[in-house]
Amino acid sequence: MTEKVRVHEIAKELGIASKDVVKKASDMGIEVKSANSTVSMQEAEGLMNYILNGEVAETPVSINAAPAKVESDTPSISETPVHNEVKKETSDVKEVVSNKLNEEEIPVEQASSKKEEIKEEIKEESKAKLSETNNTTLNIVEPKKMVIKRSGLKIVKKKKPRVEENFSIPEKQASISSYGKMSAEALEELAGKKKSKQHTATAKKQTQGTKIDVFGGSMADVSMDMDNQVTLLDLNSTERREMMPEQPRKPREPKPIGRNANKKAAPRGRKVSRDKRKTYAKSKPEDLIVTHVEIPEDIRVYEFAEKLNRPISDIIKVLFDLGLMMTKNDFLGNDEIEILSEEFDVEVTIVDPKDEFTHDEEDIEEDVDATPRPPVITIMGHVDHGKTSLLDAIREAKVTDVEAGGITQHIGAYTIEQHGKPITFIDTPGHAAFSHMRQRGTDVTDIIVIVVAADDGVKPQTLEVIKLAKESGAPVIVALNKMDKETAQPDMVKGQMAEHGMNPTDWGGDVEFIPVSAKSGMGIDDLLENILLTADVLELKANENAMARAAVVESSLEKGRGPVATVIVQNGTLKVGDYVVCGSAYGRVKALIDENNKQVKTLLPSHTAVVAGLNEVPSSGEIMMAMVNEKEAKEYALKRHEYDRHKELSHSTKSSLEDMTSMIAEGKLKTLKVVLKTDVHGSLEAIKSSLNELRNDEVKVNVISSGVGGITENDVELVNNSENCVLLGFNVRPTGSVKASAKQKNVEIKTYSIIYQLLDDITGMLTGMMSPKYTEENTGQAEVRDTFKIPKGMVAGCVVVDGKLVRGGMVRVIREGVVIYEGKLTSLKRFKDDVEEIGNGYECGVVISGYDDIIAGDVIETFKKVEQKVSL
Ligand SMILES: Nc1nc2c(ncn2[C@@H]2O[C@H](COP(=O)(O)OP(=O)(O)OP(=O)(O)O)[C@@H](O)[C@H]2O)c(=O)[nH]1
Repeated sequence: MTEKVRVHEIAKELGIASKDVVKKASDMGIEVKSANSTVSMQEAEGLMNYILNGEVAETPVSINAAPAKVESDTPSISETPVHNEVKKETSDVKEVVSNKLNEEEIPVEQASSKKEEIKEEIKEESKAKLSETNNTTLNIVEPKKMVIKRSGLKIVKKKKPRVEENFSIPEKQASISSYGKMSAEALEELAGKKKSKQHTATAKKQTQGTKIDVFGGSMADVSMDMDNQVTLLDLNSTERREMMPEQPRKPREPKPIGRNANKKAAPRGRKVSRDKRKTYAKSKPEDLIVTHVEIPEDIRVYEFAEKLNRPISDIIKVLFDLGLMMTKNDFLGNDEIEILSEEFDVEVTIVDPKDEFTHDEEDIEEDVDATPRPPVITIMGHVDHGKTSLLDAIREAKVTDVEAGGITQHIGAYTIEQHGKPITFIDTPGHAAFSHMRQRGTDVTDIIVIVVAADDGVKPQTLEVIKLAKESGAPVIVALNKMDKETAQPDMVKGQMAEHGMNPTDWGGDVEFIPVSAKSGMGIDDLLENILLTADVLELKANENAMARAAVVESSLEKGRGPVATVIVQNGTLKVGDYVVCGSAYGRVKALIDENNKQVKTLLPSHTAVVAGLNEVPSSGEIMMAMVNEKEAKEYALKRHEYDRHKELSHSTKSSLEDMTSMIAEGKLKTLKVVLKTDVHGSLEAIKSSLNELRNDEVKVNVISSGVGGITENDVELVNNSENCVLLGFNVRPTGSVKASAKQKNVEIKTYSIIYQLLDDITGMLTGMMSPKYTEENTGQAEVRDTFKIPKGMVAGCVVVDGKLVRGGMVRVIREGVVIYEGKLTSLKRFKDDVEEIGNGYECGVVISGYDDIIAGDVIETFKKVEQKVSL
């Protein structure tokens, strides 16, 4: 046993002065000098017994004597287990004493009397054991005896170094721990049990540390709050109390161990609590893991972050990684939302706020009150193939004559009757600028009539129309126009159409081809009959008694009438006096003016009229809805307005890296600013989109302001204040003060009534803004044979080998195929005469302005720069 105990430790344990222990020790023959002297564990035990019993105990003596005796008697077996056994047995005696004392929790003061009683008991036992041991010394030790469950007397001593280590262990543990020196199995077993009860982190600490919290709460009693204690425990012989699950305890005051112990412990406690507060505040939102969100289509980054319960920076970072530079106020597009939902593992449902203010299209099929309605026909086709003429022929009215330039400028709608059956026609213009309007036309169209001039055949716009028709899914009838012409080739047209999926019925296909002549009126009836037949098959229906729903095909601001819209009723009956909403416009129907300029009181399904009474000009293609009252109409319009504004903002604030790069590039573009005013909405959109298409890498048009209505002083002012700006009016003209103001400010107003002319003029303006382009024209080459130095420079004596050398142009010197100089030709001489040019095979002298580094073997080339006509 290597463990030593200091005298003052024993003194403290027994509650007596150290010098008394020293004295008792010397009485016992143990050599100790001072309180700091050490004694062996066995000596300590003997000493304690001696002090407690007031007499020299037999045990220490016997401890010393017995082995000596055994050793002296039987030296040969001194190293046998028997010897150890004897020691163990004697130790056990002590252990029992100690345990009994501990179990009964005898106060130190009472210990002495109690111990005496126990001692008597034990003495007997120990004597018996000793004699038994002695008897067995010479005999073979029985195996059974060897398996002694009691491991012997253990002194559990709190060691100083261990105390130090314990500073790192939380107070809670420190307070309930006992220091112990145990057998390896005991440690393992107890640690194992403890592990199952405690958190992994705690268990880890225990296995690492020397202080083992093996007894949990039950051993708290054993733990003594005094330093340097000697506690005698028998870990095996006594029945251990079943370990109870550790109860969380209130942390005790730090043990007063060392001067700095408290200093260390105090701040630690505060820190923990503050950390806890922090963690709580942080972890609270994290607890709410969002797995599903409902968001509007237009949502800003910060709103999305809020919905997801995540920091805005997380969202921005993900977007940034994707190359999207977005701020918290930017709107997220559908793609971005999809990516983010995947990134954050959130199911996103986009709720369209528009649903709030748009009615679902009624299912007419299921409406029992629905009755047949007339078909709505759109006539489409390539420019000049005769759409307007055909419609005129149908209506028996000549519209073409009154139109400026003979081109239909905007959508019109008319209803005619064929044998008492109404048919509504939408006349869409053939110009490419109106393609998107045609698209709208198909939205309300039941049947599409494609006009193809039989003498011209399928043209690019015809193909475009075929595509649109296919997309719309509406049945198609082909009108083979201009059949009166001798050059008409209907079969050629049929073949071309068939190539594009429009198979004629007489060729076994499903598309009716009707030969017509808008000029002679031939085939018109046939066409109308076919339209009615097709309509019959479609079984078109509408409920006349429902709330009206109409499609806007055209809109404008009219003098005296205000905003007006040409509509085709899709369902219900539109009446004068109805409250209506049309996009963000609303109002009460003041008047309904039909195609014959007559006021009507009601408008039945599939019929068309101009509606007056709206507060603003609605966009064409918008749906007009009748509402119960003005309040409702206004509310709807306001919501829609808000929605539109939101959408507008969303487009203007969104920017990606790509956008930014293109914006920088755009900044370098020369821009022609345009202020545009038109009579009707359709023309405005068409001209705007056409103008936007007028651009190349160098120049472009920027419509800085546009609107429906007359030219105002504001428009003039705007143009006056902008550089490179032009004021364009389409079917509108400046009058009175506006004209005067423009003249005064020197603002030129260009007005047009034909879209081609407007676009041609703007193209011309843009071309004027473009930098001139030059092409190079090589005239010829000459080889340098010799050089002569003159005061003006160097003369190169050459022979023209290709084409001719020309004076007044540019010249370049080529050495071994590489251009080494480019400049002006100063003089070109044939012998002594200045010449304008030298032909192939002739010798000449060349002087290049400011350059004399010419050597024999160089090639001199003359060329001209020719300015090219630039076009857009
Ligand atoms: N010979 C002959 N000429 C026709 C016929 N139909 C139209 N035209 C002529 O073709 C030209 C163009 O006719 P429009 O009706 O203006 O053609 P459009 O397709 O409406 O033209 P945009 O409005 O510019 O798209 C006019 O000069 C018509 O007189 C026809 O059946 N026979």
